[in-house]
Amino acid sequence: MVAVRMMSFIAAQNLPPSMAPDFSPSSIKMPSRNSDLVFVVNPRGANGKTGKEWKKLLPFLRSRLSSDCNICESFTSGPCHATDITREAIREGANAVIAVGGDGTLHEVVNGFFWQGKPVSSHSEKSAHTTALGLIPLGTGSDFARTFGWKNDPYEAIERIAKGLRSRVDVGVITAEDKEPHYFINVADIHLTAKAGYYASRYKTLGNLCYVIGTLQAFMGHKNVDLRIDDGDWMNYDQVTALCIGNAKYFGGGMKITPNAYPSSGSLEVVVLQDFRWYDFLLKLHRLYNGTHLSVKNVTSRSVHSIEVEQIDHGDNIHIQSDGEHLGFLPRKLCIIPGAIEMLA
Ligand SMILES: Nc1ncnc2c1ncn2[C@@H]1O[C@H](COP(=O)(O)OP(=O)(O)OP(=O)(O)O)[C@@H](O)[C@H]1O
Repeated sequence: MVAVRMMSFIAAQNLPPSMAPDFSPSSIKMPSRNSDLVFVVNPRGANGKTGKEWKKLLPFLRSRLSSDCNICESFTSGPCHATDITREAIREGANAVIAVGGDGTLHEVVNGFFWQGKPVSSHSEKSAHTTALGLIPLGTGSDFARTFGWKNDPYEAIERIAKGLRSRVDVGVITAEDKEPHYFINVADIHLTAKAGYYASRYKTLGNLCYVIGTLQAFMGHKNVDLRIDDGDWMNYDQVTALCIGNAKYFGGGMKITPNAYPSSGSLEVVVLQDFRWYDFLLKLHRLYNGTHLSVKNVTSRSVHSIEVEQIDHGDNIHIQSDGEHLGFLPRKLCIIPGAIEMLA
């Protein structure tokens, strides 16, 4: 943890614009008051656009928020750094940790709210508040924000933060034997779409088109598989193309994959796509985007509190991803934790 302490925070308050940070992680000051807002910025988000937008935004953010709060900005140096920064900020008693970037950054920040299967809390026993989660959506897909109707508009996001209204949101947890629990706030998915997310990350320069191209690439050499799924009773599902478990509605740059999910509903929506080929995906793409695919043949949906998934045929490894982060292979159990986090919403 000492290493994290050393490199996590840059306190932006009182710095003249000429001393604006250069995105290299360094340490000036740790958050120290209940009113600290810690902005976790991924400078590489949206192919580097997040870093540029953030620089432009900072003077407005300071003028809008710094009379009431201490603004701390912290730049991520690579994958998973946002999780470490968040844990440290919560332990130091920050009022809110705000993810600045896309769904990958948000996902890492959400995982920082937990440690070894439990919520992280402040070191100070006197601390009367819980740390809230905030979001300035500035990624490629920024899919979680779409569920709330939020756009990639950072000024709108700053107004939400300035209002300081908190609502409880649910978080999904993924467990597997001998593995640390892993959390998701948006959508976890299995098999084809999990591979698609991996390929899409190679084409982020193309914006949201990366997800369509990633999906078509994932279909190359893809085999649908038989799965055993327990969402109350164990049942066999033949020829599963993808299994998507939504706490929120969108993934893949605006595909409304789990249209009935909502992050404060207390449940997850499970959508199973069976026996899809690449041409089905293209022909039904418009229905995936507008969320009307649930009435398509071979698509089923249900609301669950937990679900367990096992592979029947062990020929192929079946990939699973959590908000776009690859998590290895099945079997896995996914559950909802109702109201796990307070969000500035
Ligand atoms: N300094 C960094 N250099 C390279 N990669 C980073 C850095 N900091 C974070 N990352 C990684 O970048 C990944 C993608 O970032 P992010 O989600 O913010 O943007 P995006 O992929 O463009 O947006 P979206 O996920 O909404 O499509 C994160 O999962 C994170 O692991």
